[in-house]
Amino acid sequence: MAQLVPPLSAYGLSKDCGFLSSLPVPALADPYYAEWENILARLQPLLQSGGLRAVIDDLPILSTSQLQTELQWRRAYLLLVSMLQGYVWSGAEPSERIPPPITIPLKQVSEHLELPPMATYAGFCLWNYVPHCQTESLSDLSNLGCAVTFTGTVDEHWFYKISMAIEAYGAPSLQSMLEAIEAAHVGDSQVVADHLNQLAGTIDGIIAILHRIYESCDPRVFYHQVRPYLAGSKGMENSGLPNGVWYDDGSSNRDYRQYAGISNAQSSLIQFFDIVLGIEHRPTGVSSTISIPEAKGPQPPRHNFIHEMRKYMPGPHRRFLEDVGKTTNIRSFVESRRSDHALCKAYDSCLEMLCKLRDKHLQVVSRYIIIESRKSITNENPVGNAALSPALIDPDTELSKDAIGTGGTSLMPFLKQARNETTEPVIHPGRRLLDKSQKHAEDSQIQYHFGVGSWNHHSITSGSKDSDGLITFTPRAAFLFAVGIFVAVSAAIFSS
Ligand code: HEM
Repeated sequence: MAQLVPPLSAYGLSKDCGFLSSLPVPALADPYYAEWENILARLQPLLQSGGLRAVIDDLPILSTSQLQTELQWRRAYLLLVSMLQGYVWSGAEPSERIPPPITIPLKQVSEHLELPPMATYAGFCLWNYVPHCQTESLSDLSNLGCAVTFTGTVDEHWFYKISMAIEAYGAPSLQSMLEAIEAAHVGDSQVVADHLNQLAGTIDGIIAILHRIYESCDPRVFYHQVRPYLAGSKGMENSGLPNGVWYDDGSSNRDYRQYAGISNAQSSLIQFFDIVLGIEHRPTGVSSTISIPEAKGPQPPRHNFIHEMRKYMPGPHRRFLEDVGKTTNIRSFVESRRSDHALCKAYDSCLEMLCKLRDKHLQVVSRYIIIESRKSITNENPVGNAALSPALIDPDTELSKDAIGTGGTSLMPFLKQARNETTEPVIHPGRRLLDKSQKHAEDSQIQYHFGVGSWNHHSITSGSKDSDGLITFTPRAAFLFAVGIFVAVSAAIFSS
């Protein structure tokens, strides 16, 4: 039987590494590129001393003609976008102009890789890993290092390493789910169920890796030191880039562009899970009950931020997702066999796990962004970096504006909607999945984070020390806690 989706290798993917580069990306050995490599080797001191812009301004405009292998193109991309981010965001004021020694070669490199001329998840996660031991697993965090970081902090290394390990851990699911599509095509329920059960287990493992973010990435370091360098040029009016950035190519033409910053939403792996399972994401605020009238001719696209992020994936990865989207039949296959208990349970388990992953991610965002941004607004953590004006809740324009205006309530609805959409296709609701009231209760918990630190009131009724080290209270627990305090204070007053 002919394969429905071309082999992984046709998209530059591999069974073991998935979307990660199948080989680590080494430094450019050609002495012609020594000046680029030298800057990268000194990136952190140059950023700290404020000397980076002057060094880049003095660079010659290098040609890309010496780049031969894909690994070399990737390294050149990582070098150039690291310089770009450092150039724009070092100093008290961002630079809206990016000089020709970056823009001219970057245009060619990004065209070759079919990426925007901007830093992306591909550069900093997929192509930035350095294994300590080539033969050990890349999903083992202790085996990973990063070629490039802006701050050199353990926290920044850990942040990228978590994503790298997730990509490696999820890699085998690509081939496995392509086989599931083939099996569904020939009506083999048992094989489809087996692959779905494997996928549910894989996503469970990914949740465990995501949870490890707290081990070595301090939210304050992430928010105040690392995140500014991940910023984009879109929606950055309040951070000093009203028009975006000007890609100065030496001509008289002022070429302003706006791009989103580096985001894990650019991970093809998580989008692959959505696509293969038939999960659909709508623009934020659009509910599943709003029906689009039967239109003659092509329907208007119903894209949202998640779809938008595909533009920030390398061309072959984007095409892989498109091709999987055209051929995946898993959802319809399961829907047509509602009485096949094992199959439906396996499918529903995948949705449940993906929903749990998004729940866990919501907690991470709450801890690393929402809480830290609130502290900044109340001046608990004064900020000195241009990219950290309070407008920068999120690299994406609309999210950032709304998020700051309402204390983070726009960013969270986007992520919560993505989470809720995950379980919409569930075959047997209520059998194993979280029901709506549970989700609502969990959402309330996310809002009841009381802060970071050494509290250890683990015994407080139904308040729990969250996995992220925060004390979380349900409204009921908060009420009981307040009553408890009142009683204790009253007793103390009366006894004295
Ligand atoms: C400190 C760690 C993290 C923070 C602060 C964070 C923050 C965010 C934010 C703010 C968004 C909204 C879109 C945007 O980027 O503007 C987002 C989206 C997203 N993030 Fe993360 N993220 C973190 C780690 C991760 C990791 C490790 C993964 C990999 C599983 C991940 C996967 C995603 C995905 C897939 C989306 C798109 C929304 C969705 O599909 O549900 N994030 N993240």
